[in-house]
Amino acid sequence: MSSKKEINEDLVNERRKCNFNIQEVTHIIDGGVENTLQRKKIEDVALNGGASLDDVPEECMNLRERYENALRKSCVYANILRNELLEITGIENFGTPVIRRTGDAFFKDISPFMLHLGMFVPTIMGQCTAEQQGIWLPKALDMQIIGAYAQTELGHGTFIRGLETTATYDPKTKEFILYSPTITSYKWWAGGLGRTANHCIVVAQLYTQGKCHGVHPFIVQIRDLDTHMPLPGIKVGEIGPRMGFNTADNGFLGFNHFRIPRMNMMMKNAQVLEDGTYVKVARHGKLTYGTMVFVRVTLVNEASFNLSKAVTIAVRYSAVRRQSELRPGSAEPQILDYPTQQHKLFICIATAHAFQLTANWLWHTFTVVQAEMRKGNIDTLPELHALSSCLKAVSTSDAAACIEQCRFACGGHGYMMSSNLPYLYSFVAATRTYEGDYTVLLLQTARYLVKAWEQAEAKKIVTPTVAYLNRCFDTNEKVAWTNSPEGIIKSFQAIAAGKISLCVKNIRQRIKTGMDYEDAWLMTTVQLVSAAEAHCRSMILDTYWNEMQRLTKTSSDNVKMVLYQLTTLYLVYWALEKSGDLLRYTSITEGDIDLLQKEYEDLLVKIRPNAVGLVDAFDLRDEILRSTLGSYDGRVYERLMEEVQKNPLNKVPVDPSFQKYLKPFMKSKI
Ligand SMILES: CCCCCCCCCC/C=C\CCC/C=C/C(=O)SCCNC(=O)CCNC(=O)[C@H](O)C(C)(C)COP(=O)(O)OP(=O)(O)OC[C@H]1O[C@@H](n2cnc3c(N)ncnc32)[C@H](O)[C@@H]1OP(=O)(O)O
Ligand SMILES: Cc1cc2nc3c(=O)[nH]c(=O)nc-3n(C[C@H](O)[C@H](O)[C@H](O)COP(=O)(O)OP(=O)(O)OC[C@H]3O[C@@H](n4cnc5c(N)ncnc54)[C@H](O)[C@@H]3O)c2cc1C
Repeated sequence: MSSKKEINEDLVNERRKCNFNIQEVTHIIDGGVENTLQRKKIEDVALNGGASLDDVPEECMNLRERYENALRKSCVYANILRNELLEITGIENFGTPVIRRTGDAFFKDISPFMLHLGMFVPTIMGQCTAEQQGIWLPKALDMQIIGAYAQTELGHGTFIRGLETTATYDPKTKEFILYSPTITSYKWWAGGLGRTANHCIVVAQLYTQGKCHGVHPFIVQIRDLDTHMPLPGIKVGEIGPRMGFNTADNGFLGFNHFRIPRMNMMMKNAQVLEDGTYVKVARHGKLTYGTMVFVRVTLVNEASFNLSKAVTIAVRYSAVRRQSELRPGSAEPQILDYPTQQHKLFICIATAHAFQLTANWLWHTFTVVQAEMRKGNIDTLPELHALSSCLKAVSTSDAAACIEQCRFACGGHGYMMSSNLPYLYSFVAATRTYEGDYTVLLLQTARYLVKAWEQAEAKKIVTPTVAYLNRCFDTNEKVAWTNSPEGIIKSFQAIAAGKISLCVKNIRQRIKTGMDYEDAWLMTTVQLVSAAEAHCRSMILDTYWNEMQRLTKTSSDNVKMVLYQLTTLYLVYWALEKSGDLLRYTSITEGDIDLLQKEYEDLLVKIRPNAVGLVDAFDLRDEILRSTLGSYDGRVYERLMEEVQKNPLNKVPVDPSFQKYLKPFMKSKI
C-alpha cells in the first residue's frame, strides 16, 4: 500500500508513458488557453470558498437530511455565485457551463437551486418584456426570490398543447385566475418546487374574452416570502423518491382559483391588454417554447461533461486495477491492458470530445439564431429546433449508455455510490427523458427532414445542415465506399438520405392505399426515428472531424496524432456499429468491414499508452469528480476503506437492531 501522499505507481508509469502535451489538449477541449485560465480561476474561487465535502456521504442520509444538507450547501454555493463568480464572468455569461460545473463539488446529487438557475432565470430573460425583466431579473439573480419551472402536469409532459391548467383573464380586477380543473392538471416534476421555491413559472392555457389562445407562461408567487407558507389557493409538495434528482425537491402544484396580476403573464411573445384583448407579438408560434430550446442546447454540453467525468474515473481505475493472468503464473495485468476494456473505454473518451465540439458548435449556432431573431428574422428557427432536438436526444442517450459502460468497466466497485458512477448514470439517464423525450424529439427532427427532402426533390436549395440531401437526391445507385474520414462521413450522409427517402416513399405508398397523412406518418414513425438518428450521427461525425482538424492546425505533432487517432476511432467505431446500414446504402463489402475491424483494433493499441493522459487532459479536479475510484492519485483501495469509516452503520460494533429483532428471532422456536 502506498502512503497517503503517494501517487499510485501504475498511474505514475502511465503518465510517464504519455507522449503528448496534456495541457495542449486541455486547451483544445476548453476552447482555447484563455478559456482554460478562466475556468481555473472560476474553480479556484468556487472551491476555495468552501466546497463543502460532507462528513457523512449524501447517500447515507435519510430523505429529510439529504434535502436539508443540499439546501445548506446551496446557500453557501449561491453566495459564492452571486458575490464572486458573476463578477468574473459578467452577468451576460450567467449560465456558462464552467460555473455550473463547479456546483458538482458541492452536490453529488443535485442542488434544489438548479432549476432556478437553469430554467427560471433563463425564462425571465427569454419570455419577459424589458419592463418585466426590470422587475423580476434583479430579484431572481440576487435570489431574493427563488423559482421553479412548472410546465409538465401529471397527465401531460410531451404534449404541451394538452396541458390542462387554465389562466383565465378577469378584466374587472385585471388579474388572471389560475385553476387546476382535474387531478391530471396538477403540475408535476418541477425541480425545486416541492420545498424550496417561493415563485414559479407556470405554463397554462390562456383564456380571455371567452376564447382559449393556447399555452402561455406566467410568473406566480406560490409561498409567503417570510413564513414560506403556501399562499391560500395553492397546494404544493414533493413528489417522492426517484431514480436520481433526489435532492432537487421535484414538486407538485395545484391552483384553486388563484389570482395573479395581469402583468405576471410573461409578455414578450404575446400580450393580454387591460380590456382583455389578446395581442400576438411574436412572428413564430413556438417562441413560447424558447426556454426548452435553450436547455436542449446546453444539455449536449452536459452530456459531454458528465461522460468525461465517468470515463476519467473508469480509465484511472482500470490503470490501477489488476486482475487475472494472461499466462499461467505471470503477473496480473492492469485491466486497461485488455483490448475488451479498451473497447469499452476509448470510445467514451472520443464520444466526450465529439459531444464537446458539437456542443460548442451548437451553442455558436444558437447565439447566431438568437441574434437573427432579435433583428426580426425567424427563418433559421426551424433548423435550430430540428438540430437541437436530435442532438439533445442522441447525445444524452449515448452519454447515458457510455456512462453505464464505464460502470461495467469498473466491475463491482463501480456499483458503489462512492465511485460516483451511479450518480452520474441516474443524472444523465434523466436527461434522455426530460426537456423532451428521446423518441419525441427525434420525430420533431424527422418532420424537418421530410420537408427538406421534399424541397430537395423540387430542386430547391435546402438549409446548410441538410445540404447533403441536394447532393444525394439523384443518386439511385449506392454511394461509392471509401475508407477515409471524409468517406465515412459521406457514407453516413448517404445512409441518412437513403432512410429519409425511404420514409417519404413509404408514407406516400401508405397514402396511396387509402390512409390519411397522419396514419401514414404514424405507421412510418419507427423508420422516421431511425432516419433522424442517422442524420444526427452524420452531423456529429462531420462536426467532430472538421472541428478537430481546425482546432489542431497549430498543435504539436504528437497532439495532432493522438487526437487524430481518437477521432478516427470514433468514425470507425460508428462505421462498424452501422455496418448493416453501410451495406445497404453504400458499396462497402464484407472485406472492407474486415479491414475496418482491423483498423479499429490497431487504433486501440495505438491509443493505449496515452489513455491516462487523455483523461487527465479533461482536467477534472478531484473535488468535482468526487469518486473513490477516479482520483488523480489513484488511491482507490485506501479511499474505499476511508469511505467505509464514514458509513453511520459502522459507528457502533453491534447494531441496536440485533437486540430488537435478530436475537429474539434466532432464539425463537419454529
Ligand atoms: C450556474 C449556471 C446555471 C446554468 C445551468 C445550466 C445547466 C442545464 C442543465 C439542466 C437544467 C435544468 C434541468 C432540467 C430539468 C427538466 C426540465 C423539464 O423537463 S421542463 C419541461 C420540458 N418539456 C418538454 O420538453 C416537452 C416536450 N414537448 C415539446 O417540446 C412539444 O410539445 C413538441 C415539440 C413535442 C410538440 O409540440 P406541439 O404539439 O406544440 O407542436 P407540433 O408537433 O404540432 O409542431 C408544430 C410545429 O412547431 C414546430 N416546433 C415545435 N417545437 C418547436 C420549438 N421549440 N421551436 C421551434 N419550432 C418548434 C414543429 O417542428 C412543427 O413545425 P412544422 O413546420 O409544422 O413541422
Ligand atoms: C428528473 C426529471 C426532472 C424534470 N424536471 C421538470 C421540470 O423542472 N419542469 C417540468 O415542467 N418538467 C420536468 N420534468 C418532466 C419532463 O419534461 C417530462 O417527463 C418529459 O418531457 C417527458 O414527458 P412525459 O413524462 O409526459 O412522457 P410521455 O410523453 O408520457 O412519454 C412516455 C412514452 O411515450 C412515448 N411518446 C409520447 N408521445 C409520443 C409521440 N407523440 N410519439 C411517439 N411516442 C410518444 C415516449 O417516447 C415515451 O416512451 C422532469 C422529468 C424528470 C424525469
